Amino acid sequence: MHPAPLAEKNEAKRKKSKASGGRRHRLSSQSASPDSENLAKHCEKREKLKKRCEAKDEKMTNTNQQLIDEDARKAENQLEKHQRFLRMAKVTSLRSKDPNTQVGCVIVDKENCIVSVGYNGFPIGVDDDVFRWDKEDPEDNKHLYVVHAEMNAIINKRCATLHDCTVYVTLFPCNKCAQMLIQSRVKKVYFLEDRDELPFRASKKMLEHAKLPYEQIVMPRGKYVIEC
Ligand SMILES: Nc1ccn([C@H]2C[C@H](O)[C@@H](COP(=O)(O)O)O2)c(=O)n1
Repeated sequence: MHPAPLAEKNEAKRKKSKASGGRRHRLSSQSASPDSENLAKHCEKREKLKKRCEAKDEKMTNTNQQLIDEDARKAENQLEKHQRFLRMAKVTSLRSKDPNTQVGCVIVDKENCIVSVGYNGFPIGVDDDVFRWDKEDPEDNKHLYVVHAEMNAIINKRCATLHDCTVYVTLFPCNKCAQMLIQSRVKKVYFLEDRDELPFRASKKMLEHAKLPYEQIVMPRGKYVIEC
């Protein structure tokens, strides 16, 4: 057999390439078939859904952030309120004649109205000139006579009951005051200073057992000192 002349070979190649091109064309026209249209629609739908989800996510994040901000603002307002009443308790304490420790107490009702105040002092008619603010002589110790700030506040109340009231006191209540506060059914005790002594430890034990919550409040720097 003679080898095919070049022109024939080229013609054969062209036909082959045309044939394969035709197949390719057929294939590509097949990809524009209903299947590929469905695929395109599906992709479009998915893209839309993705965008909707992203928008929803963003909205959720914004709402969450708003809720967090709102909570933080509420907590800040509450703290400011506690600090304001404790400042009042501090001012009240300045009336005490105890040269060593002045304690002040303010009691507020559910509407945040002050219903009573008290500070540590000897009972009415118990003369400071006769009874001294001393601790040296065990027979004449001030602790035998003094009425605590909380006790005075409970006694001085200008309402029928202290149920659900809130107590603000500059020093943590001792065991005796804790007894009275529990019996008065107050809701919560906020205080400034604490002491690690037996009457105060016993008080904590009792308050916790009676489920009367207490919380120490820290005053903002520079605002706690009251110039008089
Ligand atoms: N929660 C409290 C604790 C103490 N007091 C009074 C009682 C005394 O007058 C004074 C403490 O005297 P110190 O032992 O520091 O010489 O504070 C009170 O009213 N309420």
